[in-house]
Amino acid sequence: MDLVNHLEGRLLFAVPKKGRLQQPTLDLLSGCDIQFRRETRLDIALVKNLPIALIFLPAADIPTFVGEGRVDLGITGRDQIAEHDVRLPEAEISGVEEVLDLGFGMCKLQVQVPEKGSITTASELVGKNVVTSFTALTEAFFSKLEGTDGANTKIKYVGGSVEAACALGVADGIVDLVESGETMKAAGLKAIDTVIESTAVLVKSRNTKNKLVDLIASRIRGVITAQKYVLCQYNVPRAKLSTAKRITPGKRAPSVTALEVYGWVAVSAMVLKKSIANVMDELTAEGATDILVLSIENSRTDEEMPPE
Ligand SMILES: Nc1ncnc2c1ncn2[C@@H]1O[C@H](COP(=O)(O)OP(=O)(O)OP(=O)(O)O)[C@@H](O)[C@H]1O
Ligand SMILES: O=P(O)(O)OC[C@H]1O[C@H](OP(=O)(O)OP(=O)(O)O)[C@H](O)[C@@H]1O
Repeated sequence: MDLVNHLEGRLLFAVPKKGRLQQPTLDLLSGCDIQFRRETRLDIALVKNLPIALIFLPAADIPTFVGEGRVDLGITGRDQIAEHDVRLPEAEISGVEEVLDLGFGMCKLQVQVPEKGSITTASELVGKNVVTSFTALTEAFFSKLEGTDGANTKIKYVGGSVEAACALGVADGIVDLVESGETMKAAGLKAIDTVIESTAVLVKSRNTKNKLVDLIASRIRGVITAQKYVLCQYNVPRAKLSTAKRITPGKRAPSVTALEVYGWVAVSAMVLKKSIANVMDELTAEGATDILVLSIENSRTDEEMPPE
C-alpha cells in the first residue's frame, strides 16, 4: 500500500520514533483509543478508527515539521521546542504552539564539568570548549552570561553520548540532559548550572485548521488527568464537613450527599494521587470513616484542576 496517498484529509500527528519519549507517548495514544498498526520500518501509520496518520520522527525534528505546518500535531520535549525556537530570527513568531504539558519526560538541560576539576561556575567555561546536542540553546546561554563575552565559547555538536566528551579531552564542559543524574555521576561529572527544564509537551502547528486537534487534545488531557488523580469517597460527621472540604476541595467543589444516618454525609472528590496517603490520614484524624480510593480510568474535565 502506498501510504503517502492515504494521507489526504487526515490529521498528521508526529510522535517520537525512538528514545525516552516513545513508550509513554504510545501509552498515551492507547489511552486515547487511537488504534494503529505500525509496519516494520515504516515511519507512517494510519489510525484505524480516526482520520489521523501518525508520523514517527526523531524527537529533535518534530518542532521543525510542526513549525513549518507539515504536520498538525506533535509530541516532543519542551527542550527540543526551545532549541528550535531559539534559532528563529528575532522578529519571527514560532509556528509551534504548546497545547498541553504531558507530565512525563521530565529532565533538565544542565551545564556539567568534571567533578574533580577546578571549574565551579558556568562563567569559567566562557572561551573554552563545550560539547552538546543542543548547540543553539547552549550558544544563547553562554552569550547571555552576565559580564562575559559568552559568544567566544567554542560550542561543538555531538549527537549522543555527550557525557564522554570531557573524559576524551574533547570538551572542558558539556551541556546535556539530566534526569536521575546516574549518567552524569558515572561519567565523573557534576552539574553547575541549568539551561532549561523540560517535560514532554503536545504541540500544534500555529496555522492548523484541522478540527480534530481539539478533540485529540481533549482526549489526551482526559487521560493525563485520570493518571494523576484518584477519586476519594468517605463518610464524615456533618459537623466536620467544612474541615473535610478543606482537605479534599475537589475540582470545583466536592460532591456531598446526605446519608440515611442522622448527622452524617458522604463526600466524593478528586485528589492528586501523590497526596492521597496524607489526605487519608488527615480525614481519619477528623473522624471520617469508610474512606475508599478509586482509580479513574479516563476523564473529560475542563482545564481547571485541583492545585498540585
Ligand atoms: N534521561 C531522560 N529522562 C527523561 N527525559 C529525557 C531523558 N533524556 C531525554 N529526555 C527527553 O526525551 C527527548 C528525546 O531524547 P532521547 O535521548 O530519547 O532522544 P532520541 O530521539 O533517542 O535521540 P538520541 O539519538 O540523541 O538519543 C529529549 O529531548 C528530552 O525531552
Ligand atoms: O540522568 P539520567 O537519568 O542518567 O539520564 C540522562 C541521560 O539520558 C539521556 O540520554 P539517553 O540515555 O536517552 O541516550 P543518548 O546518550 O544516546 O542520548 C541524556 O542525554 C543523558 O545521557
